[in-house]
Amino acid sequence: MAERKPQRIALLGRGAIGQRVEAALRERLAPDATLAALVRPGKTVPDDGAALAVFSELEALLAWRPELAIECAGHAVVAQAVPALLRAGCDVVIASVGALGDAGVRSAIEEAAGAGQARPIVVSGAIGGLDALRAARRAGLHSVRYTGRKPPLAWAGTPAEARCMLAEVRMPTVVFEGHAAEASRAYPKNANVTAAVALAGAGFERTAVTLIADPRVDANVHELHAEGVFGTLSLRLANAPLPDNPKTSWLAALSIEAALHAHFNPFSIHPSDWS
Ligand SMILES: NC(=O)C1=CN([C@@H]2O[C@H](COP(=O)(O)OP(=O)(O)OC[C@H]3O[C@@H](n4cnc5c(N)ncnc54)[C@H](OP(=O)(O)O)[C@@H]3O)[C@@H](O)[C@H]2O)C=CC1
Ligand SMILES: O=C([O-])CC(=O)C(=O)O
Repeated sequence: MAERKPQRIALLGRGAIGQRVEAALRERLAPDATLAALVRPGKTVPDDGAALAVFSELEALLAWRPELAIECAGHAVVAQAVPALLRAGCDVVIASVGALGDAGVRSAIEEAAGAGQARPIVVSGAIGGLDALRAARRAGLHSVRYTGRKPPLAWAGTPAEARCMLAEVRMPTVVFEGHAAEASRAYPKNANVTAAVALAGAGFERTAVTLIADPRVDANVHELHAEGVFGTLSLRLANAPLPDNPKTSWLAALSIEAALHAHFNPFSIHPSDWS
């Protein structure tokens, strides 16, 4: 089966994840594509010698006619830019999955995807096991519980700061207890995985979430436990953080790469995938 490589690819956000994905596109995934980035108005992008069309207005990006966009900017960009891109026929990879905790955003994306005949591609991000959860839910899930642990300073700039002095945390400290709808809203840069679990499994209100500032871990630890008619599932990931952003797991960037590879090569099995 032939590869389906788009020629114009836009990055929505060029932070820790965006820069990794950009490098992967240039080096491996789509070296012949022309790339663009949507940045905040007024933001200057250093000229690092790489050919990159830079837009600060969505309308200008739409006029560039991207065929594929990769969102790695945050919840506001999912709400504001993704529906317009889909409506224009552009497939969009979504990393900030927590934005889909808002039913209004979900239905705007669904409606725009139908109107533009384009695909929203929701990545698994920093979590795994979603294929099993998706299958298991068909026979009924009794409970789904997610527990996330990160080193205390990875919770900086979040409501966790109101629960404890992060720099002085010496014992594992619960900073959030609730369900995935609340978690993904309150922790938009740390709890996108709860939305991915909710979408694959029991839904936002029936996915129990505990978030912990844990000085005993030096990784972003994600634990998932589900029980249902199918049996039980237990999964634990200890993810290395991205050097440029300790809140974000390396695996989140890699999951975008994997989603892009699958998008470009829907049915092929490359020997290079086996190693
Ligand atoms: N699904 C998952 O498992 C995970 C998902 N994520 C999601 O991915 C997002 C990106 O993560 P990461 O790269 O580590 O974060 P960074 O903070 O390193 O990068 C985010 C980038 O997006 C840019 N940005 C923010 N708002 C806008 C906007 N309105 N228009 C254009 N650009 C914008 C920022 O620009 P500026 O620097 O100017 O603010 C920054 O360059 C996170 O916010 C989170 O929502 C992250 C980790 C895991
Ligand atoms: O990258 C991670 O470990 C998880 C994360 O930040 C998120 O889900 O938003």
